[in-house]
Order: sequence, then C-alpha cells, then structure tokens
Amino acid sequence: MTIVKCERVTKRQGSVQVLSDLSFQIRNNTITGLIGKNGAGKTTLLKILSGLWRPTSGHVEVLNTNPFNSLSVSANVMYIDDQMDFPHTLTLSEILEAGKRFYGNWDSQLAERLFKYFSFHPNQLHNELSKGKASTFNMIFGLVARCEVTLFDEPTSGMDASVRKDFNRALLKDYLAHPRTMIISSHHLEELEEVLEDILLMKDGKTLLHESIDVIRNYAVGLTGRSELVRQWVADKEVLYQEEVGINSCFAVVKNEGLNIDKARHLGMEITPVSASDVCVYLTNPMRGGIDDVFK
Ligand SMILES: Nc1ncnc2c1ncn2[C@@H]1O[C@H](COP(=O)(O)OP(=O)(O)OP(=O)(O)O)[C@@H](O)[C@H]1O
Repeated sequence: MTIVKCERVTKRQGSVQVLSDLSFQIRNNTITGLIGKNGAGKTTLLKILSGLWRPTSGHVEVLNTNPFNSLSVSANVMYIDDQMDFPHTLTLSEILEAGKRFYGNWDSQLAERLFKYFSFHPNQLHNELSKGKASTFNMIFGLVARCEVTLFDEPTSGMDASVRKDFNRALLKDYLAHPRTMIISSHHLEELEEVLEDILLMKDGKTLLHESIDVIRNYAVGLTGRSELVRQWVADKEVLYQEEVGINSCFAVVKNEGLNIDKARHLGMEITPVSASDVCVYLTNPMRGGIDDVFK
C-alpha cells in the first residue's frame, strides 16, 4: 500500500528552485534512506511531507491526505530534526508525558528504558542539552511515539559514533517489532546501510534513483588495471568515476549493466564491489574525478 506519494512536486524559496518535478511513491512498512549532498532538497521535502511547508506546485499525499496543515497527519506523522523546539519551560520528563498524551501508540516503557540507558535526568531542560544529547532525546521521542510515518531529518547530527550505532540498532529493533513507515535523511549512509530497505537519492531537487538497497549495492563495480586497458575497456560504458592511481594504473567505477566481468578479469583487471554509499557519492558528484578534478 502506498503511504507517501509525490507527483511533480516543485518548491521555490525566493529565487531558488529547491525541488523540481519530484515524483515518487513509498510503500507502507518500509525504511527509506533519503540521501543527497548538502542542499539537494532533503529537508525541504521532509518538511513538505510532514505538513509544515506547502509545495509550490504538484500533488502530495501522506496517509491518503494532503499533509499541509492537516490535523490527522500531525497526529500520525512525526518529523524529527535537530531544531526541535519543545516548550522551554517543560522538563524532559514533562515533554515525554505530553508526548504520551498526544500520540496514541506511545510506548512509555520503552521511553523510560531509553531515557535511563542514555543517562538523561528527568528535570533537565531540552534547551540546556548538548547538541548530541538533544538529538538523542529527539530520537527517543520520535521512536517511542510509533507514528505510522516517522520522518527523521539528520537524526544523528552531533551524536558520537557509539550513540549513532546505538541509534541505528534501536531503530532496527523497534521497527522489526513494530513495522511502520520511516524516511531517514542522512549523511552517514555507510552506517545506516544495514537498517535501510530502500534509497531515495536526490540531486538538485530531483529524484536521481529510488531503488532497494540490494539493487544499489549491485549498481556499479570498480575496475583497476593498466591505464590504457581500463580507459579502452570503459570507453563505451557508463563511467561514474575515474582516476589515475599510481604509475600507469587507473581505477574506474562503471555501471554494472551488461558487463562481461569474466572477460575484464581475464584481461588482467581487478574487479571490486562498490558499496551503496559510494554509489550515491559517485552518482551525485558534479565531476567524474571528484575533488581531484579541482586541482588539475
Ligand atoms: N528559506 C529559504 N530561502 C531560500 N533558499 C532556501 C530556503 N530554505 C532552503 N533553501 C535552499 O534550498 C536548497 C535545499 O535546501 P535543503 O535544506 O532542503 O537541503 P538539504 O538536502 O536538506 O541540505 P543539507 O544536507 O545541507 O541539510 C538549498 O540550496 C537552500 O539554500
């Protein structure tokens, strides 16, 4: 069943075209990674899906409803980012109490266990938390609310590596026990790969790719070999990245479509897999050689 639908969505902010002709659908009970470089439009999209912002044009449906200013969407869709502004006078335990009153599926026991595990104090104020601790608290709030749709915008912002690991584990465990729809924007795809089922890759306000993580893991392969050989072999293929490595040696990343891998090996090239996170980097890089091209 489709839970999130965007058809030809655009968004202008002043003179900037932030989203252009964005179309995709997301099934229920899936975890989708929203991936893209800085400025790709991820936050803008999530704010539109959560009903906080209205698109300039196009059609958006979340839980079969236009999300903008919708009461049913605000009760069933949770948007979590690092700017969450809880009432300044409420303590952390009072914020959790308020969440319990508002969200029907709220799990108080899990909230309490996570609260203790991450060493929060009931009387702390949200605006006095460090950046990483605030993100951790927001993550707890977003997880235990168990909304039908949860939108996490850079949820691990400011968290240290071990907390990020805990977050990914908690997310996966809770999702497996209580499947629902989640979209997570992140710059740490390599850490999230185990959690995600699908990836929605954005570039310049458009969808570049919307595929399962397995498809993206097999999307490209790396080839290393004698420069002339590699350059010749990839000439008629879709090259995502290419660089000279060492003396007379070249590394190229090519789309894994109709490739004769055995032949490449036979010719003396080394074939290596390309991780999903690297595929996303290669696909969204403006230049084939990455930052190296700037210094040529
Ligand atoms: N209020 C605004 N006024 C003008 N431009 C804006 C506004 N909000 C966002 N933008 C522009 O829209 C583009 C997309 O911003 P957005 O925050 O959605 O990207 P993002 O993919 O979430 O980026 P990041 O990964 O850096 O968080 C950027 O070029 C940004 O400068």
